[in-house]
Amino acid sequence: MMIVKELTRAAARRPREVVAAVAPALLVNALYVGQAVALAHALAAAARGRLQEALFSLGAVALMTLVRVGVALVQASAASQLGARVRLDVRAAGLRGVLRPEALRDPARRPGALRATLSDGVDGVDAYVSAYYPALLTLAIATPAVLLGLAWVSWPAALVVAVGVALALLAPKAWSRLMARRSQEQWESYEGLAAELSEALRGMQTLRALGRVPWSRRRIHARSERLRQQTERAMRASLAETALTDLAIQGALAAAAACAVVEALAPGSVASQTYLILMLSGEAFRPVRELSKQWHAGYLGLGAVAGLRDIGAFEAGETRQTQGATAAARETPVTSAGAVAGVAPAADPATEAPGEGLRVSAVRFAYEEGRPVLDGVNLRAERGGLTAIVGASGAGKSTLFDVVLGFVEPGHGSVRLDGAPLRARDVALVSQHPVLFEGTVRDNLDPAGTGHADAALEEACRAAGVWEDVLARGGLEASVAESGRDLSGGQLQRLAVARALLTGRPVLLLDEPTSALDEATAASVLSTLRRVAEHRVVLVSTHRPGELPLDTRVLALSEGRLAPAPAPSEENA
Ligand SMILES: Nc1ncnc2c1ncn2[C@@H]1O[C@H](COP(=O)(O)OP(=O)(O)OP(=O)(O)O)[C@@H](O)[C@H]1O
Repeated sequence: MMIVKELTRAAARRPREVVAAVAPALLVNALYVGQAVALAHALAAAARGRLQEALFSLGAVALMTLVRVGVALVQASAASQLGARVRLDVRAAGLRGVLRPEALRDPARRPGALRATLSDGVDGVDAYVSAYYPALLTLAIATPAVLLGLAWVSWPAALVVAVGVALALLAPKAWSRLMARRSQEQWESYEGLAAELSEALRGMQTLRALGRVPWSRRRIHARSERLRQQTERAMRASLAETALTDLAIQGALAAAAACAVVEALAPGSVASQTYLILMLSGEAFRPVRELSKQWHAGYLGLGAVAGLRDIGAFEAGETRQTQGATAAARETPVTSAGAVAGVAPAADPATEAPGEGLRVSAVRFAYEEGRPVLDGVNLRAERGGLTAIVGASGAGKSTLFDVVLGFVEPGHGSVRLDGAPLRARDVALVSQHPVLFEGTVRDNLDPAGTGHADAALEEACRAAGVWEDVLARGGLEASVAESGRDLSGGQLQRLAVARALLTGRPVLLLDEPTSALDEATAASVLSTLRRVAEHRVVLVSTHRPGELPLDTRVLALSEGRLAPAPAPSEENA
């Protein structure tokens, strides 16, 4: 018997489904016991030459078999419902955990491995939840009940069977750690292979161009081989558990049979009693055997539990109120009638309210202790003009944006908008590597499905200088491939600008918004942003300050601090 706490708790959060899966399993066991009793009766009656009584008992056995088949079907369906519900819960919690900004930024998390954990890993725990856990509860009720019945017939037999049950359940604990380690190693190999495959597929073009395809193939092959070895080792550990359980069961059954023989040899013994001892001893072990069988079937899937725990997949639904909830709130879109604010100013009062603008005060942040990327950053960005941040590559511009977005928590300092703490839903972002999703242009402009009018979508696209490209592709319903792979870098960037404009949020962050644009398109997009900045705080990070509008406030980020930089005009001079 092995108890995986996280999965037991996850299943216990679905009490109705658990009861629906366990109740018929108990009935199935009761029917088996009923059959055993009827069969013992039939045998005893046959031994005494009472044919009619024997036939009647055999009829009862046949009837109970039929009913049992029906109940077992109901049980299987209820158990799979339980498994499906728990898998949904675990996957939803896992996704919440993975989609936290700080988790997304964690370079140690390989997307392929995360994908494996969230898909195959979650599916792998199904056998434990839908089969092992109900079998464990069934055993906890059915076996003591059968033992009581057996004790009523023969207490010595009940005693040896009870000892056998205890041994069969507890003996595997002797190497539970080894089994847990083996299955985790097996799972890590699987995750590693999944990550390697996903990276190789994404980087196939690069690998080909560099002539590294055979190298990649060798790495994948080595990973596959390692997975095969780990799987064999894990299965050997699990089979040893099954063997030990079987040994305890067989030993106890032999001892119970000896009790039955002693009972049969005793003067004045009753045949049915002897048969009952034999039959009930077997029935007491039925749930134990079932448990062992289910363990073996689901064992490999349990290796994913550690990975799932790491990403927070076992956290109860609504308790994740901290970072995750904040992040969710930050992603709540604020849309309004005049969606393309600045082009057509948004109706959201927060968007238009004159105020202090965005204030970043004394912000410090370090990815590694003792090596601050931001070391006391102060920034004031107001409506009425663009604010730009320049700085060498690696100076920390994207990190500062991440702080404003709430993607990373600064160790010190604050970020406020018009005097109040900045909320995630106040900020829209055009990142350095904008992500488009598989779907249509419309889906990508309005991913939250807020139902912007076509005119608003067109206006945003025109403002971002991408409307002609949208028309050339076939309009708003034209398809877009996953990650926008069928778009040019510039089209992707401009669609992302249009999408950000449509959110109507009072703060707009643009990380290198013109890096993929030609000079004329860059000038047009920047002039749109300048207009948008009349009504919103627009903060732009750029390596090309020379192309910014002349009245842009330019700040330079260097050694973790911001300082006024020469105005674009001076720099150009
Ligand atoms: N997730 C991370 N973990 C650890 N270090 C990181 C992480 N992300 C960025 N860094 C480091 O922090 C520093 C600042 O990076 P950042 O991306 O903010 O620079 P940047 O100014 O935006 O650069 P660029 O102009 O090249 O985009 C760099 O030294 C980078 O290596």
